[in-house]
Amino acid sequence: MVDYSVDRNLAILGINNPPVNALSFHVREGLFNGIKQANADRRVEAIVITGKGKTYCSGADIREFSIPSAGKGLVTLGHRIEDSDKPVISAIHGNALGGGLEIALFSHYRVANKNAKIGFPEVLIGLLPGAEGTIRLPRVTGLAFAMDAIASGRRFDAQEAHKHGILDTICDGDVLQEAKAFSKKIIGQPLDQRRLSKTHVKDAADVDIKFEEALAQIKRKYRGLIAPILCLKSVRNSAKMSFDEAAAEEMRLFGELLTSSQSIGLRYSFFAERSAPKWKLPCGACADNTTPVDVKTTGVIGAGTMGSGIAVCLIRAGIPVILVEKNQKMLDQAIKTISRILTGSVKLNRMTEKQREHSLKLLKGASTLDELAGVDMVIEAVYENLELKREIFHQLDKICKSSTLLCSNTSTLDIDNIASATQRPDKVVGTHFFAPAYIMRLLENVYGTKTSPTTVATVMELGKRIGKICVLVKTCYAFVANRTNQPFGAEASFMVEEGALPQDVDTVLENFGMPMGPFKVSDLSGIDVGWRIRQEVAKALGLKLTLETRYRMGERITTLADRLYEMGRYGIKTGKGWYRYEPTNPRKPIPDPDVAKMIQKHCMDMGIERRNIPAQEVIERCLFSAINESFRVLEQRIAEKPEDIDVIWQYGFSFPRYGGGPMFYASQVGLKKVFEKICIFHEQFPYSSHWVPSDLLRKLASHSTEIPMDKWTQFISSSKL
Ligand SMILES: CC(C)(COP(=O)(O)OP(=O)(O)OC[C@H]1O[C@@H](n2cnc3c(N)ncnc32)[C@H](O)[C@@H]1OP(=O)(O)O)[C@@H](O)C(=O)NCCC(=O)NCCSC(=O)/C=C/CCCCCCCCCCCCC(=O)O
Repeated sequence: MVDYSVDRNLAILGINNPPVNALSFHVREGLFNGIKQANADRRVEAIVITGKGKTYCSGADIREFSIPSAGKGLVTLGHRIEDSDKPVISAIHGNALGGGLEIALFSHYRVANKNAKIGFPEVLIGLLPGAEGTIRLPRVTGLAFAMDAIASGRRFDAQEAHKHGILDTICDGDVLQEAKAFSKKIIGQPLDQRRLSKTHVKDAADVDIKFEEALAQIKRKYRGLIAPILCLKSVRNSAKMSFDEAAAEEMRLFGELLTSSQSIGLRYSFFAERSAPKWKLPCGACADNTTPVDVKTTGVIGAGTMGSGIAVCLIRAGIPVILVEKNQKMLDQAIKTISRILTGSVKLNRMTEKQREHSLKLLKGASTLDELAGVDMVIEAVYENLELKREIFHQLDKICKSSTLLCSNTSTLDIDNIASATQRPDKVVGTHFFAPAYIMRLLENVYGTKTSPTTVATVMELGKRIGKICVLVKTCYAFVANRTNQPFGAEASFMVEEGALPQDVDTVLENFGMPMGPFKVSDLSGIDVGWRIRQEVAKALGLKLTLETRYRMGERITTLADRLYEMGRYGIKTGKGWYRYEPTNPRKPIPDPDVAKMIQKHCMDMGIERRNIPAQEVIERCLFSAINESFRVLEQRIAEKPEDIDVIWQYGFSFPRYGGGPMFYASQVGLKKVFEKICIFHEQFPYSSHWVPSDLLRKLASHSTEIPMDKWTQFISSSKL
């Protein structure tokens, strides 16, 4: 784990723990012994700590934080490094993150390659740099930089680190060679002034002002998160207490965070996000054994909001797009919109003007599908209508070269049905983008019965290229995202019908951690959009819709949203929806007594007696209904693993990252309790099929001990596989 070698008068300690050289127990032990050995070796005059392979060290091994002795030994190791009689130089390339940066700060000198990335990302997993990072960094950089870097967790480059005194020198080439050259200058120099524990924070005098300023900013930016606040407090301590007192307090705060539910959730999310792209198909094909096709050119069909957004994602990543729209006015408008979106990115420093110009050159408008004959991939993004999509795929099959992949940006429709309109069902796949497509990170890729592994690998790879978090799911009505979200929204509306007001439900869910409650989201996305979808579905089923009903096809429904539509309240776009909006501040939702009156009249007309709905009920009915549906999705193998569902909720519906997602939440509440509550709701609301308890959940809940999440799918009955 740590390779020890001697090169003339230098001991080289090479951390060798791929892929990221995390500071596992064995690495800590190896470094400790290496420092001891080098100090005892009479040939050695200085010690270099370096990383083997692509990186120096990316910090503590996050998985070890779930083991009781988490992190033990890192501070002891650090003190051994700092106390070394022989100078220790950290030679940094790749990343020096978290505990890795702390090892560098325990060292007496730091040299780095110019491409190195430095930072304390602990806050992103709900922790603070607990091996004296919050006490040492301010001694090097001053308080303002340390507060910002530690509380934001941002990674910064070698130039910035050098400017703030973290690095003694930066080089162009091999950092080990640079460290060897550097050692010649420092061997024999006194070490005490290089030991940070012997120094002071230089700008300690105005620590309280800096703390208050940073705190106000943090509270605005990271609402509800504890770790950024404790990071700041610990940096403040570095200026107000002796080194040892501040370090002891840092250790206490670290311990508090380590066991906090937020950090446990964030650590889960770190690994869940990395597990999602590791897709697997029932036939055994998976990310590791399937090679994607190289996509050089693409076509997008439909220049509406989704089509334009998808085109932005592609051209921004350097992939040429032919945007097909038969309505010339719409096409011109879309090209203007795309150009405006890219200008916005330049203003936000997300791209340069030159990159914007280059991206726009990759976009070509066209009015017929014939123009797509030679592209490698087509993404159809017309409105949600099965017959229309089938017709387009039928035509594309005839027009496009035989290798072209045909993707549908559908949010609900069966991929098998769309694929059956072609002679190449193996090359048909769903690519469900979320609106606005150029902002939302989630891409829900959907495979059908005949979609080939190569097609799956290609859309997963393309998603990564355009910066998306990709999750693969199997086709079914509404897939995973909308299918598991539907009961959540339905229960929110039912509770408004039973006694709550939209703002009550939104507030509870926002306090839970959702950035926006479902009624605010509905106003933002447009009440007319949902209305149109309901009309389409009714038409397809041959149903006549009426406002005066509570049931449709044996299922409980509510017509409250349709009533708003009838009142011309389409949401933000009309200044009125579930809330009202002032022209002076058109984004700020204001509770509207007219809506309350409409709800009350609706209830009176329908004979519904309104009651007080407690906050706990709001959370349980919204989340447990989504959880129940998620277990069904898992049981039917629509999603491969619970983490996939959670990633979908985080990136598709902004579920708080520290909450993990509905499946993780269920694991924290306890499956027995969740199941029992679902059974109670099922009895209470027999006409909502989303309360029929999932078999998988029933099975898991019947165990005397909690089954860990990574074992859940083992309980799917073999007949369902
Ligand atoms: C930027 C990255 C490093 C790399 O990104 P990329 O190249 O895209 O690769 P990834 O896909 O992200 O990762 C590749 C695989 O590596 C896994 N991985 C990555 N980082 C880690 C990690 N830190 N730990 C474990 N595993 C990791 C990742 O899951 C992938 O594996 P797989 O494909 O999923 O199988 C990027 O990965 C990244 O950003 N990583 C996270 C970096 C990070 O957050 N670092 C900080 C970690 S926390 C830390 O360092 C804390 C230090 C303080 C500890 C304080 C302890 C004090 C205890 C006091 C109590 C006891 C006192 C006793 C006294 C005494 O004796 O000491």
